[in-house]
Amino acid sequence: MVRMVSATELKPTTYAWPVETAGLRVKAGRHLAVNDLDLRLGNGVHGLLGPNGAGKTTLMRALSTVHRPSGGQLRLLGEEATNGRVLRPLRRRLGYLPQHFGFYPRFTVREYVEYMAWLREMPKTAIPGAVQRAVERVGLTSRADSRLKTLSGGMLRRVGIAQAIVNDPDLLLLDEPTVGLDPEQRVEFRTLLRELGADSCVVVSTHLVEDVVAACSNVVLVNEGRLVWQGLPAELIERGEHGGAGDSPAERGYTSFLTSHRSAS
Ligand SMILES: Nc1ncnc2c1ncn2[C@@H]1O[C@H](COP(=O)(O)OP(=O)(O)OP(=O)(O)O)[C@@H](O)[C@H]1O
Repeated sequence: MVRMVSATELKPTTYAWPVETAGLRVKAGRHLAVNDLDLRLGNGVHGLLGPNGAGKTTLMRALSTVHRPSGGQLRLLGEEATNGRVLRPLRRRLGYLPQHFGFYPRFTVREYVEYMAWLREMPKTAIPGAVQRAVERVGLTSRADSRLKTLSGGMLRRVGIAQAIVNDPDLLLLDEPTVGLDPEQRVEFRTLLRELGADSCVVVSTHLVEDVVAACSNVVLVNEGRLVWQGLPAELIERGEHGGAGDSPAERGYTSFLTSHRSAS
């Protein structure tokens, strides 16, 4: 069988890593929430794990260019993201689902996703088709003309995912995307993640170690703003077979890496 090649795969890239940070520092208020972080992420789905307050949301905000780093290097899609002149074209190639996203409750699903496509400066003629596809991909076709104020929390989260993917971003950042999704939707979402990661760089911040194992090609574990460990889900599971607290090998691997990191620092 001949495999279909996407436009993204044919597009020449001049960078090795869609996300590259060196000594990155990002403040949240006065607190240095990301502290001297060195990270390289290629295409694929990266699960960003860490305890409460580890700096995941702050890092996602910096990667989305919403929050300016206070030091270090941040290269996104081959561009120096601290350079204000590249931000506008760079943002057209990003998709971002914030932990809490604001919306106008009287918008319908379609109107909201269209509005976000317009903000990302998508060509006008491409918007209706792209919106339809994004809404279909998150399983909301039958609610496309419902007002946002009438949707459940899980449905709203799916609207958030639809707006993040509407422009087929080269770098997609999803902060806690599975919060509120029912088990069936979570399984479907994992399939969508794997599809999206085939030809783009997807970073998913989550507390659900099982989601990471099921849908991610790479795990990034952070604590107190620093990188604790980066590797394959299979390596996390392997680590959990030798100790750590938790209900599954992956959870035990997670706690084992964190415990070792804390005792070493
Ligand atoms: N506006 C702020 N002012 C001061 N400190 C802040 C602010 N926002 C976040 N912090 C602190 O920065 C650290 C990192 O917060 P962040 O929200 O990035 O963590 P997180 O890993 O996303 O946590 P969670 O898993 O609970 O969402 C925490 O210690 C938090 O208390």
